[in-house]
Amino acid sequence: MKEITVRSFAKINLSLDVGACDAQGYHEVDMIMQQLAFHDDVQLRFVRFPGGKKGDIGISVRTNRYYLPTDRRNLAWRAAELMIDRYGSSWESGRLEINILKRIPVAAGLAGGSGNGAAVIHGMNVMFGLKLTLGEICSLCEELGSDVPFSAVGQARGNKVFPTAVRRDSMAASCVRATGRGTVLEPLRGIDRSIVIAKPALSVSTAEVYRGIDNCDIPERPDNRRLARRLEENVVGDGRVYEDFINVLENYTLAAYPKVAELKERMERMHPEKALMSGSGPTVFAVFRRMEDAQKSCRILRKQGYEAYWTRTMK
Ligand SMILES: C[C@](O)(CO)[C@H](O)COP(=O)(O)OP(=O)(O)OC[C@H]1O[C@@H](n2ccc(N)nc2=O)[C@H](O)[C@@H]1O
Ligand SMILES: Nc1ncnc2c1ncn2[C@@H]1O[C@H](COP(=O)(O)OP(=O)(O)OP(=O)(O)O)[C@@H](O)[C@H]1O
Repeated sequence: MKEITVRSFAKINLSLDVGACDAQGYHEVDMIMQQLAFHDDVQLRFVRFPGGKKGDIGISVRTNRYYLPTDRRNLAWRAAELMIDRYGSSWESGRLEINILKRIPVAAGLAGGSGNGAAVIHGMNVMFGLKLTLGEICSLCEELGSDVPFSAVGQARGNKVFPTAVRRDSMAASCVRATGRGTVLEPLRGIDRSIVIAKPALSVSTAEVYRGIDNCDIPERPDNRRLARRLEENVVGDGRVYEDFINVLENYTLAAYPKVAELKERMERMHPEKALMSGSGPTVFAVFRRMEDAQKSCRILRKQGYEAYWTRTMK
């Protein structure tokens, strides 16, 4: 029996701009993504079936969230299936057991499911001695979803159990500028701050938001080139970076879901350096210089009925 546990981190979007939609229904994006320390734990165990047929591998998924699917609809399952199809024909027969301890809210704009998919690919790379490079891991992740490659490069920074070559790869990064469908990644330095994430009790479909944004006015867009430069030059201290903390998807989600707009206003009143919706929502994050302020805001938001967490950005 082999076993590994992978940390599967949440992300926030420090900026997000959307362009045209391609023939497959995917929009061109230009965004800066930042990994948080807040994470799920994805445990993988391989139980051998002695005497079974080579390449005959079963998959099982368990989670601590009763409402999450544990079959093919779970991204962790699909990641395992992809790896078995691609590399498993010579493996001994057995069952891959995936046990996900979820902390990251589901369908929240935090790439929780995407991270679990990336974690399974990373974990199987280690368990089965595949010696894949981080670039190869990202190509596999791209087949699973737009946010999955970023989750993979972020996890490479935060998992000591991974091979040194993966952890030290030049693509390993907790912050990136992502273009194309969100899968062309350029590593950046990122911010070093305390963060509160909070969501109202509703889920938002990413596909719905991308469909809706085509008919929205977009009064303001981030200058991602300037933001990337400012992050690299580490000018976070003077606050200028926040000029480009703009998520154009707010133009759809805040109008379609007034509870998200209300949450953002409440968080802005707590005097963070910045408050912004993450991804397609409904999670809103607030950036604080001091952890005590983040914790205090988090307590207030919980009292107001929101699901809220305090955490840090990852270096
Ligand atoms: C909103 C973000 O979370 C920002 O980081 C991502 O762009 C979404 O990434 P994701 O959840 O991994 O998205 P996917 O699972 O690849 O796609 C879900 C759906 O969102 C839409 N989609 C996604 C990515 C993209 N660049 N353009 C799109 O229009 C497509 O309709 C797609 O069918
Ligand atoms: N392992 C998983 N964890 C969470 N959700 C999953 C998982 N596998 C599949 N899903 C499904 O994926 C959908 C989106 O969940 P997820 O938490 O990834 O959303 P998200 O945080 O909005 O992601 P993104 O920011 O990448 O759009 C949900 O409807 C959920 O049922």
